[in-house]
Amino acid sequence: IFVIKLCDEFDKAAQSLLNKMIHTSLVNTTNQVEVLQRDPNSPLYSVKTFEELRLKDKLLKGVYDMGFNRPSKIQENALPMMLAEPPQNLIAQSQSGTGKTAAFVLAMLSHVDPTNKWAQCLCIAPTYELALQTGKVIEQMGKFYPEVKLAYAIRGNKLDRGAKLQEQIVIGTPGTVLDWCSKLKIINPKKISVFVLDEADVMIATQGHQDQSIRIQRMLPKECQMLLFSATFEDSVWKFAERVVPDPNIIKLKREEETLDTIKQYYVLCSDKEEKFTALCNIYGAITIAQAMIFCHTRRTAGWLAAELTKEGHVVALLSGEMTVEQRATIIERFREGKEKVLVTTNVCSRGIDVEQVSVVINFDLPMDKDGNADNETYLHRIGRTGRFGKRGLAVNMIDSKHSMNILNQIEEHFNKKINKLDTDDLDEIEKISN
Ligand SMILES: Nc1ncnc2c1ncn2[C@@H]1O[C@H](COP(=O)(O)OP(=O)(O)OP(=O)(O)O)[C@@H](O)[C@H]1O
Repeated sequence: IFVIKLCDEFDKAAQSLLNKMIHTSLVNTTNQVEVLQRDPNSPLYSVKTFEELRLKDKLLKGVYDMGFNRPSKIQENALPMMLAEPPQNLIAQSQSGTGKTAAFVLAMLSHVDPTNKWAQCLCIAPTYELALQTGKVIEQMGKFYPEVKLAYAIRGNKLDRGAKLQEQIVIGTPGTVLDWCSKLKIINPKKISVFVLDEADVMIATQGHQDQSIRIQRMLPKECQMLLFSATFEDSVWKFAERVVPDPNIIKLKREEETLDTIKQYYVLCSDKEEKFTALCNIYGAITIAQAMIFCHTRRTAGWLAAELTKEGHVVALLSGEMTVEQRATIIERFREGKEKVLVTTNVCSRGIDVEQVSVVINFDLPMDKDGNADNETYLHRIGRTGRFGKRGLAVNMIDSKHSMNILNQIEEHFNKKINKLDTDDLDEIEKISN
């Protein structure tokens, strides 16, 4: 169980970093934000432009220089709340790519008094890499405000005990930040006026981070503004949020629902992986496929399949488990740009990646959980479309055993949708499915 947990921890942080790297623009959503105000009688402010926020010119310049024209959905409400006087606490939840980081970075930069040479804003992130990534956004947005300095409280950045930090903003991981605040006394926590806890869901998935975060929070003055952000909101995240953010305002943006309504689903009967490969080639021979994503259960199958497809003359990208997050981000980026037409991947590598642009999804192996049952959620995420943006799509499931047929039946039952059989030896029949 411990090993599995470690994998999950790694996965969550890596996934989060990957999402940050591949989201170079805002994620589309038509859902409305939900706002729960601490004081329901106070007027609800929201802004449609950055000007309305009366930011310092240097900051507004930084915002526009990043190519932002107007606040994102979540920023419309979160920014006025975070910039209000007196400061208000906030818990905000929305999926990756909706503008949370940009929002709290702007809030931190606005709060700083650059004439004071001590730490005033403290932001903690779950991993070294995530801290660096957020640091980059701070540097970028503060580009025209050079008086404000940033320090990284991350491993490897060694400072002497008692050395006083001059930088006004500190971004770091919980362990190092805690050391700097308590043991080493490099930061005086009593002088912190904004505290940001980013990626709370990833944070609590890592052993020890939750306690460290709480210990840091307890050293801060009561009037310090506390802000917490998370992509998901299970009960455990919520409990944690309530412990570290007193009297919060709450902003939530629901994820766009995925449906199978616009997807044509088929299955193909085969006897082994070679036959599955032949079926795949037949499909490719019969219809024009702009871009396809192919899912395999193991790294080995994925590697084998990618090699076989390459032999057939396809330009294939392979996402594989031993790759670094940077390598994965590069591959996804290239695929999105259309440089490769086929992406072969295992589930682990591709969790959370949007495939909106892909018209064909092949389940070379069906998604299943650790007990060998159908993993419906993953199936939906591989194939499903968010109704209002998604184009029509085609999904083909490869069946090569009683077990995989069983999984297919479970999936049919779960979604209450029939998955039709496709004979891949019949060219005419394949052609029909593409119309
Ligand atoms: N108002 C805006 N207008 C245009 N682009 C924006 C705006 N706010 C943020 N972005 C861009 O959208 C992308 C996602 O934003 P951001 O990183 O802040 O989202 P996030 O919710 O924090 O997601 P993640 O946790 O994955 O970083 C970034 O590339 C960011 O530069």
